[in-house]
Amino acid sequence: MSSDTALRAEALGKRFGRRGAWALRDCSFRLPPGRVCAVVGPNGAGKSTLLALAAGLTAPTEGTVSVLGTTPAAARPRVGYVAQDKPLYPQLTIAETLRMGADLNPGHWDTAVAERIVQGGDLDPEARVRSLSGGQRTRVALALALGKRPALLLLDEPMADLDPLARHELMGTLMAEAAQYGTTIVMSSHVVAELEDSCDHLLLVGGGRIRLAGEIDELLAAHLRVTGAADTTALGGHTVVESRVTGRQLTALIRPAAPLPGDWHTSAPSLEDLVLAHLRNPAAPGLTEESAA
Ligand SMILES: Nc1ncnc2c1ncn2[C@@H]1O[C@H](COP(=O)(O)OP(=O)(O)OP(=O)(O)O)[C@@H](O)[C@H]1O
Repeated sequence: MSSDTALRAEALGKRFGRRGAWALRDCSFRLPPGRVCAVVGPNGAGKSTLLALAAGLTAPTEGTVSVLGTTPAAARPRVGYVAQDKPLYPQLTIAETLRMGADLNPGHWDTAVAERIVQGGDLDPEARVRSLSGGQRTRVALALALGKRPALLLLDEPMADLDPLARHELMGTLMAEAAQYGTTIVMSSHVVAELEDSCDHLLLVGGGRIRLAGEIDELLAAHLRVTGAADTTALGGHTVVESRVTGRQLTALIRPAAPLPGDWHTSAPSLEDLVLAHLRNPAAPGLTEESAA
């Protein structure tokens, strides 16, 4: 089934246990296909829960999530998922693991891409998974997920235990896949600076809710870093994400409602700047397609 949406959540919520706290609540967004989407947020924000819901590994408590225009279960053959703990069969060798990938994905298994990823790490195909380091295991998990040639890749902190060279190489492989095959990639990470060059879409999750959602260019264009004379009334009418007064100077990150007077010094925030400002200020109003509508 073709779809103009790779991932859509509507009022999606997940609570573990009948009396447990909400891991994710009231979460609504739409991700167009072909995007490379960063999912960022503090520890315990709900990122892994969101990815597991999209992968169909856990069921929503409320609301819906649709994947490639259908249910997560129906979309599974076209989805590659790498969980945070990279579960693999420890007793299998790397070669056996890849053969299993081929067997489980008849007709759409790309041996070349899977083997290339493994060879990139200089791994012995006869090595058993249990003998691999964390980063080497990540490489095998990515080889399995990419070998499937999925339309949607869900990656939960895929780079966390890779060395800088491996990160660079595998990020390049992911970007090349996205560019060549139009693969949609949804990737959680804590290293925001690393995402700036590779991702074009952002989901910022905080306290189980979506705080920012949209194209990174548009989110950045909606915000301004401003500096001016410290006057608490000066930013009235604008949405202030964070502000700080040093001596007689006020520095703030705002979403301007109108052009600012010329005595303000303004600059465009970086992605890291934007994300950190929202993380430092959990009560600041978010910006999503819904809130903008
Ligand atoms: N299986 C579970 N049972 C009970 N609570 C859970 C379970 N999985 C997650 N949670 C809770 O749900 C909330 C969100 O967790 P989640 O793992 O989605 O966060 P995260 O954003 O991925 O965090 P991190 O950056 O630390 O990986 C947390 O409060 C966590 O304790």
